[in-house]
Amino acid sequence: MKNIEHIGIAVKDLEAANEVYSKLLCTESYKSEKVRSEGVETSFFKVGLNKIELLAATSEDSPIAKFIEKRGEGIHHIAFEVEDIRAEMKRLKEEGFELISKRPKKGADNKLVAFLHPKSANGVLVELCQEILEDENAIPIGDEVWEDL
Ligand SMILES: CC[C@@H](C(=O)O)C(=O)SCCNC(=O)CCNC(=O)[C@H](O)C(C)(C)COP(=O)(O)OP(=O)(O)OC[C@H]1O[C@@H](n2cnc3c(N)ncnc32)[C@H](O)[C@@H]1OP(=O)(O)O
Ligand SMILES: [Co+2]
Repeated sequence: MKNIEHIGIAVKDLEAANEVYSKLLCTESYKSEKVRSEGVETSFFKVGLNKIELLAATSEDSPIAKFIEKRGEGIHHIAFEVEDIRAEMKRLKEEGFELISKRPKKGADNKLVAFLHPKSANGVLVELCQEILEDENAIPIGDEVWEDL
């Protein structure tokens, strides 16, 4: 684990939350991105070396919609940056953590992501994320390169 990459906050209304966090952090959101596979729209703020990721649901079956329905708005997950996501998933599985997916998937902000179930980590949803390298020697991210763990 290298550092905390971002903290994810579930919000009902992204535009309204953007205003709140702009005032709170005294900076504007630097990026907004929809991630269709997760049913979310995100908005990112920089805070020193860290980031805040606001997440609003874009569909009724989005994990964010379910979370807000059950628990209301609030901190949804903590994301840790890792050097090698696949190696870290393997290590954590061997340590007894429950991985939500067998393979990393494409997240927001040019990252490969994977999640640990909150019941494995004292009620906290943990995201692992690895920067997607752009050089031509980088590992491709097509499904075919990921063996099931
Ligand atoms: C934008 C992409 C990416 C990035 O690049 O940063 C993201 O951050 S995407 C963020 C959204 N995506 C995800 O959250 C994917 C991972 N989450 C899941 O797969 C599911 O949400 C889940 C964690 C497996 C739970 O799903 P499910 O079992 O279908 O939902 P329930 O609502 O029934 O919850 C069961 C149980 O777990 C509790 N829960 C749910 N979410 C959280 C959470 N974020 N933190 C802590 N606990 C959570 C929920 O309250 C239920 O508890 P009980 O009621 O006590 O059973
Ligand atoms: Co996230």
